[in-house]
Amino acid sequence: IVGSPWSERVSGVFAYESSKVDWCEENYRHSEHVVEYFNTVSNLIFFIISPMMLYLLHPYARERHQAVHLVWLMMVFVGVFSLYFHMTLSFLGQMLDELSILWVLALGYALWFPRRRFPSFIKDRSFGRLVLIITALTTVSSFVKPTANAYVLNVFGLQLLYVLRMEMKQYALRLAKRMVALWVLAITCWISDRFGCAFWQELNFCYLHGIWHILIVMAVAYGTTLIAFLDASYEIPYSLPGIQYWPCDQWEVGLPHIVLKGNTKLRKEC
Ligand SMILES: CCCCCCCC/C=C\CCCCCCCC(=O)N[C@@H](CO)[C@H](O)/C=C/CCCCCCCCCCCCC
Ligand SMILES: [Ca+2]
Ligand SMILES: [Zn+2]
Repeated sequence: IVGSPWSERVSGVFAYESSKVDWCEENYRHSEHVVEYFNTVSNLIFFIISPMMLYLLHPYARERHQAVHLVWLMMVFVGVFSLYFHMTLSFLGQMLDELSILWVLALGYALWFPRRRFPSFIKDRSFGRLVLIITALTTVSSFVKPTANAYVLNVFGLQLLYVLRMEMKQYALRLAKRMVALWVLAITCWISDRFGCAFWQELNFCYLHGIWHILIVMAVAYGTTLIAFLDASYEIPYSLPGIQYWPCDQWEVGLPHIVLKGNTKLRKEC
């Protein structure tokens, strides 16, 4: 088998720069082992924000269901795969990075898509199954034209913002505005890096994709808190959910989280 076309193809997917995707940052500028240094290092944000969000969403997850924690646990894997992708620019790294994003989005839909918006023929359980089937089919088709995957994911992201828009409530406006602002900044960086590279190279500033990593993780932190808050307001209104910011509520930037001011399982047990 060693040396056969099959083994060559398998080792090919691990090979440095075997992906057809290459971001604007100059390759091997800072290290001979790391293809895109800043794009790789910027993924550390996943390992800072994910444990913080796991901690901050814990009161809501305990009251609603522990599966909520899977979202930020999976975000750690997205961070690992994204780091591996930018370090190697390998085809395997690209697919792991993109497919892990797809499965986090699917998990988010399965957990939080509002039940009252289900079409009448769909029950709770069959919605989860439908999301699973669509995600599995999308996973298989992602190998057909891998360069298109990132665009498809951004379309799914847009659809997610549309769902949030439909569910929006006046009293969550501050959080929603901040989330949209972060997403707009993030997607502007992603598009500029993709299509405006020559311009940024002129300016000797090729770090926009790394900045996208930081901004999109913050947008997801705001987005998950917002959807969890709207969900809590409908499903567990007795817990009187509210939004606060860590470390200080008055600060313009901070990590949002839900506080439950009313009756909760824990208090009922006492
Ligand atoms: C009602 C449903 C609620 C669902 C909540 C789901 C929460 C998770 C959402 C998204 C995870 C995004 C993680 C982004 C990781 C970025 C890694 C990366 O940079 N990959 C690139 C290659 O290096 C790749 O080109 C990027 C592709 C595009 C990814 C598009 C993701 C869409 C994110 C939309 C987020 C909107 C904010 C609202 C979140 C609730
Ligand atoms: Ca590059
Ligand atoms: Zn990336």
